[in-house]
Amino acid sequence: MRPTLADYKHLMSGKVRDLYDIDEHNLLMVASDRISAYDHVLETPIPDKGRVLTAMSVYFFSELGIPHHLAASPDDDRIPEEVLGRALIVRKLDMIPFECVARGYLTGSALKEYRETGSVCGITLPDGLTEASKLEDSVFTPATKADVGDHDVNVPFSAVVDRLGEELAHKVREETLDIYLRASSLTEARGLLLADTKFEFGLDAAGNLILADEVLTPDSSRFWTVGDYEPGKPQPSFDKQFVRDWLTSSESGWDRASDSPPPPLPDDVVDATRKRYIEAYERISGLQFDEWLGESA
Ligand SMILES: CCOC(=O)Cn1cc(-c2ncnc(N)c2C#N)cn1
Repeated sequence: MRPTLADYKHLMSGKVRDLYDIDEHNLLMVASDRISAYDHVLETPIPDKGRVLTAMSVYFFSELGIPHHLAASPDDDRIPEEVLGRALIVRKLDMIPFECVARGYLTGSALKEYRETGSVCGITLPDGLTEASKLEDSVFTPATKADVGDHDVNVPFSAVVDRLGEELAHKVREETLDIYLRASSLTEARGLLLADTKFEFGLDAAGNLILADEVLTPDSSRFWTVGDYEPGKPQPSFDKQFVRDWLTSSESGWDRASDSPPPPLPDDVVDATRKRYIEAYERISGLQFDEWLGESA
């Protein structure tokens, strides 16, 4: 008989995920079907989004072959039925207080900083770069974690050194870039560009560096379609473009510049977005989503 979520103490909620306390050594990380766009968590869920993104993390945790925080099988008996397939048991770590971002392409906050300073996180970049420019060498652009609703703040590598010490800071940077390069090669061979991604690490009791959080999901990464890649303009998001386009179309009646919450999504946008998440998982992993745990929404 599986427990229910009510049996576990709720510890914290992010935009789209929730964390519960299982016992002295373990947490339950639950991915919801919530989706955020334009810094708003939308009222309309995307059915199966939580299960797809959980399946993607599990695939990469097993594929990357580096120490990670999964502490049990995705079908462990301690996982409540209601979240089976979109929840993982992870071991408690001493979390490193930085978002460890790797970028192969210039966009988002990095592009903004580049346009203001010619650099990102203290790293001087070549002149003449533009939206979605491919970077000659991928870069480590750490950020301090922001509270829910705020944007992370990019910091120079020296800030990581000051907080973690030289050795651990270099190890975190090396690990971040190594995983990014391996993952981006894998996804590009399957038609998806991994423009950038965010990792979180923690330390176990023995001081080992452990890959934590979710990994290489569309929520922690920007995925673009190889065939559509064209620098010099914003690239369509593989998973969120249908949502973004509808919200900014006249059909939604929403004014992005206002602080009003976005309207509910129409069924066709929800369904098309659900299909994109599943397509991303199946193309990247080579696995069938309908063979993944839990009940389809
Ligand atoms: C609500 C969603 O936010 C998070 O999950 C971020 N977060 C992760 C931890 C964490 N803490 C100890 N051990 C871990 N293995 C982890 C992990 N992953 C804390 N916050």
